[in-house]
Amino acid sequence: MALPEWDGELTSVRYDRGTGAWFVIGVHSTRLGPASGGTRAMVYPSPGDAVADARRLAGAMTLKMAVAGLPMGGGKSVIALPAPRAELGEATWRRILEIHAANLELLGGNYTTGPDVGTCSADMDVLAGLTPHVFGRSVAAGGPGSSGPMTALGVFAAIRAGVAEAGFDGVDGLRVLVQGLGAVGADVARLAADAGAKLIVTDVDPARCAAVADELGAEVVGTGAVTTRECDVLVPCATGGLITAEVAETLPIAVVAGAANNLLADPYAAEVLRRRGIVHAPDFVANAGGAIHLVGREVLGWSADAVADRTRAIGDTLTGVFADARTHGTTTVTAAQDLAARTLTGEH
Ligand SMILES: NC(=O)c1ccc[n+]([C@@H]2O[C@H](COP(=O)([O-])OP(=O)(O)OC[C@H]3O[C@@H](n4cnc5c(N)ncnc54)[C@H](O)[C@@H]3O)[C@@H](O)[C@H]2O)c1
Repeated sequence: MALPEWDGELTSVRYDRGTGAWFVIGVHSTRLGPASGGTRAMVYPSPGDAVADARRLAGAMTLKMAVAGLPMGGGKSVIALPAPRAELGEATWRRILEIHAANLELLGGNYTTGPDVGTCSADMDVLAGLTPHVFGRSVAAGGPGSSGPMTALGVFAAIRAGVAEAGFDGVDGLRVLVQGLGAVGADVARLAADAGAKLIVTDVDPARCAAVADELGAEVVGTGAVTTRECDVLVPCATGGLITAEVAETLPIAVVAGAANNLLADPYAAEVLRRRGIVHAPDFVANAGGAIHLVGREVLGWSADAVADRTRAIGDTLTGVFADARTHGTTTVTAAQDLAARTLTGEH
């Protein structure tokens, strides 16, 4: 596998013949503290794609931790599965977690993992029985539980900040389209509905979509409508890569703020959004609530209230990022990266 250059510190790659899985850990930076970032388990087109994803996501974790003011570095694990998890037997999945735990042990605490797409608190409970380098165990196992609700709270703070930057009075009466109604998106939808938004929802899982729509009185649209449906706020809470530069040229929205990591498929999309006057909350700022939850509870000993306060402060951080971007005529991504860089170099 030919690997391109990377500005991170370490990539570990292991293949296990028995399970057919590839295990990748990217440690992007330990400048602010031990690296941390979740474990993503899914099928990838090739092992090279898994390495690229782990590295990209690890880099985003460095930015996320720095902007959130957490004393942690950025890392990420990717397990490239031989088949979708639902098709793997319990014994194979258990073996995969055992190998992942052994890899975590080898890094000796320079990297701690948590849940991400394809893994959950119950998996962290299993890992925690094998290695201490794990965040996000279930409440039943003595951990802080799912980071979804705090990520949602932070995304909602980002929506409020974005709406204010766009010149609206508040969320009340705005058309808010939530894409992906999982652990994060469903809670964001609830917060938006409580604030009086006219809610529009979509999910590839029709049953999940119908349940949230019934609960909140939301309009349902097809998944393909997400980039063409006119609305005030687009809230991507599914997978990344939704907004290419081409899509950004025609998005009929005023604000985009969501949880999905790597929302922009193409860095130039940020410039298109800026030029079109669309307020864009960078994903690594907006979705930091989960990291604040896990690091706050498990490393810093914060109370649940302190975690919620710090998560709501994502809105203030974004207000500063929007102001910096306006002042310097840059994209909000550049403004947020500059904020992270100042933290990483100790200027902040
Ligand atoms: N959970 C967290 O604390 C957290 C923290 C930071 C970032 N994120 C990111 O936020 C996103 C959502 O996370 P989550 O924990 O809610 O995941 P989840 O798996 O619980 O939910 C994702 C939802 O999106 C739906 N979906 C997938 N593809 C879709 C598509 N093309 N169109 C519409 N719906 C689609 C799925 O059916 C599912 O309901 C992910 O990108 C994740 O990486 C999550």
